[in-house]
Amino acid sequence: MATHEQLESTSSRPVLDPTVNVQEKSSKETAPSTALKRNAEEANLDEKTTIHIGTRRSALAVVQAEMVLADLKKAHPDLNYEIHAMSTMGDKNQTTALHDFGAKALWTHELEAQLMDGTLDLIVHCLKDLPTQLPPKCVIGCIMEREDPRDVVIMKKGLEYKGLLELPEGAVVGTSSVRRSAQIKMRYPHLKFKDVRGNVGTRLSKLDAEDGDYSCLILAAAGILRMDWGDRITQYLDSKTEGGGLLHAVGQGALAIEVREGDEKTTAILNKLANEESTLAGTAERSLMRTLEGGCSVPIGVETTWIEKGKLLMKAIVVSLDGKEHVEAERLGEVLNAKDADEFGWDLAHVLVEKGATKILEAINLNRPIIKDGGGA
Ligand SMILES: NCc1[nH]cc(CCC(=O)O)c1CC(=O)O
Repeated sequence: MATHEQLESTSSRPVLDPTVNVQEKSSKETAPSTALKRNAEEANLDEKTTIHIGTRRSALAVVQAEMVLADLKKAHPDLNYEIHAMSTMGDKNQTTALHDFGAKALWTHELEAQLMDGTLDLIVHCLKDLPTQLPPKCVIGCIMEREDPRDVVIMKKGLEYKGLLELPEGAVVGTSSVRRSAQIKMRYPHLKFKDVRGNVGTRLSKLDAEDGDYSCLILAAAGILRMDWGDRITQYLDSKTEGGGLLHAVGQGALAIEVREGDEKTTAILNKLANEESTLAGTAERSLMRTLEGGCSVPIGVETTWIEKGKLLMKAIVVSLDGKEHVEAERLGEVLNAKDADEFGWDLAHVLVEKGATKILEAINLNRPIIKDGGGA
């Protein structure tokens, strides 16, 4: 559980030091009560209700929380909002390779503890970073409209190349995602891969460093676009781009908001932010991943396209870490509600299993003695 010193408020209106804020609230209580109850009591006060928005502290995470705040303000101008940006264990541990790191919950559990004790009302996440199984009493309150879900190439400043096809033998691609490296190895066995850690800004400075090792980075378009760095994108990597052929991570590009199970007040407030197509596609992708028991650091790629309203096309791939083996499948079908989406993902996962996905996934998990799942990448 985090200390209050780890909380930082970046609200757009003047806010008290959150430490003081929290203590003030507690001192108002007459009888000992849980923070959850305190929250419910506050909702009935005359003064404006404040919605406490939790986020990790990276620049991208804070930008995302600010986007959510702006949307909430539009939907409910009568409420107050505060952003609490918090360092998480995942942010602090920059040295352990992501796939050795273990449960993705590491990225979020301090925030979830604060959600549980009522300090926070909601947490803004990238859907991609959310484990398929959330901790008890935590649920996804809404999935928002998806930003571009594709992966992209960002070439080092000063290099004349734009895409992977042009890179010479031995050029170093910076990525910490085995999903990305394994899929690129399939097509480009002559390229080299090197881990690159830190938030998106740090990664870009490592790329551009004069004495740096990397020729390019592979990142999600969504993060780059939200940071307003879209002019750095030199190639989009989706199944349709020539020389691309990379399927993105489950949930990539969509923001998800985590709330307490049964918190009807916050869930209702989030209603207007939900996007149906993103929700159904995200649900189908997560169902596929859950069925295959893959984490974010297992090389499972997906691509979902709405062919027409209610008709979803989903491609999926499972690749061995060295890129030498893979199974691919796709499915086209009607997805009108969450149940359809769940079944759709489950069905496609089973097609992959029939084609041999289990063998690839087991080999990966056997080589990873610590924990199967991985951190965000
Ligand atoms: N933890 C890394 C992470 N989590 C989500 C995104 C991209 C933004 C998104 O998918 O919404 C990124 C950065 C990246 O992969 O380039």
